[in-house]
Parts: sequence; structure tokens; C-alpha cells
Amino acid sequence: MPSERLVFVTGNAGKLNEVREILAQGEAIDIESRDLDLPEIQGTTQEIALEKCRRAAEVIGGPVITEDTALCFEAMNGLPGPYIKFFLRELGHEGLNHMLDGFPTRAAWALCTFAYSAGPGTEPVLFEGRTDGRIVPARGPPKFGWDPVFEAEDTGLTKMRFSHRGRALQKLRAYLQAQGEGGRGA
Ligand SMILES: O=c1nc[nH]c2c1ncn2[C@H]1C[C@H](O)[C@@H](COP(=O)(O)OP(=O)(O)OP(=O)(O)O)O1
Ligand SMILES: [Mg+2]
Repeated sequence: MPSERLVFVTGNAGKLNEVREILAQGEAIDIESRDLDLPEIQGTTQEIALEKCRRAAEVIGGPVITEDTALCFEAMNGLPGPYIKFFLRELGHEGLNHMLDGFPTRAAWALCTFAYSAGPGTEPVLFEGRTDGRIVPARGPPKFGWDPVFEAEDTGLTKMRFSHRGRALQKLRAYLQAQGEGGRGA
């Protein structure tokens, strides 16, 4: 593990809760959180994640992780994807459902991208996790973002909270552990 404390830069309480819960299940990555309003560029999910993490490392001046979540509609070639936050805000759960009316498929996937930078000027590394599913009329408690309208495959449940985020986090955790063992034996 890196010796400096790792800062998770996010303004999203739901993400932070899930990251804390997932990390609490195993060896914890020692994180603190900071709510910075980082600019998010347009582009692919990877370009957006890299640029956000670069800027976070500059501002924090040390090791950081950032996270971007996309909700991608198959019928729309992956859109809204990284722009889902704005679609959700403007259209709501019902509007997201209407977007797919008349399209042949309501298939969708959730894509979580963690980015880790060891510090300013260090190119971030990306860790992705994906859950396949489909868009359904809202059900269940409206606690976190688009959860009520995304039904994960195989489960038939609109709640599979830790899947995309959990998968990406496993990869990040393994990377940080390998770095600690290889690098300075910490
Ligand atoms: O597991 C999830 N289940 C349901 N909804 C979710 C999930 N994860 C993110 N979301 C929502 C929050 C936001 O409407 C959009 C992602 O936007 P995104 O820019 O990545 O998050 P954000 O701006 O809220 O926080 P941040 O400060 O980390 O950028 O999808
Ligand atoms: Mg954001």
C-alpha cells in the first residue's frame, strides 16, 4: 500500500457509502474523502475518468482515487453513458424509461471506472467493473441515483448495489496491494 493516505475525491455520498462498505469487507484501503467540484470533460468513459483523476491529483497534491459511473443503453450505442447524471436530473426515472420507447431493446449496462493516481504528474491507472441488465419502470426505494430503474441480469432485482462498483474496486485493491509488496515492501 502507498504510505501516504489515499484520498477519494467524490461529491457523491452514495458512492462513498458503498466504497466504505465494500472495503470494510476485506483489508481496508485507508481512505479519506474530499468533495471537490472537479470539471468533467466530454469524451469516452476512459478519457473522462483519466482527466478527472489528473485534476484531482493536482488539487490534492498526493495519491487520489476518483470514480465515474456510466449507465449505457444498448439501443443508443452506450449513451447516455457518462452523461447519465444530467439525463437523470432532467428526465427522472420515468423519462429514462420513455427514452427507450420504440427501440427494440431495453438492455443496458452499468459501468464503474475507478482511477488511481500516485500523485500530480503521475498518469492515472483505470479499473473498470461492469454489470449487465435492463431498464425497467422504477421500483424499490429511491435511495441512490438510477438504482430503481436498473434491473441487473440474473437477479431480477433492481438492487445489486455492489456489483459494478465492487468488481472495479477488487481490481483497484489488488493493484494497490501488488504495488505495496513490489515497491517498498510496505
Ligand atoms: O451505483 C449506482 N447506482 C445508482 N446510481 C448511481 C450509481 N453510481 C452512480 N450513480 C449516479 C449518480 C450520478 O447521477 C451518476 C454518476 O455521475 P458521476 O459523475 O459518476 O457521479 P457524481 O457526480 O454524483 O459524483 P463524483 O463527485 O464522484 O463525480 O449516476
Ligand atoms: Mg461527477
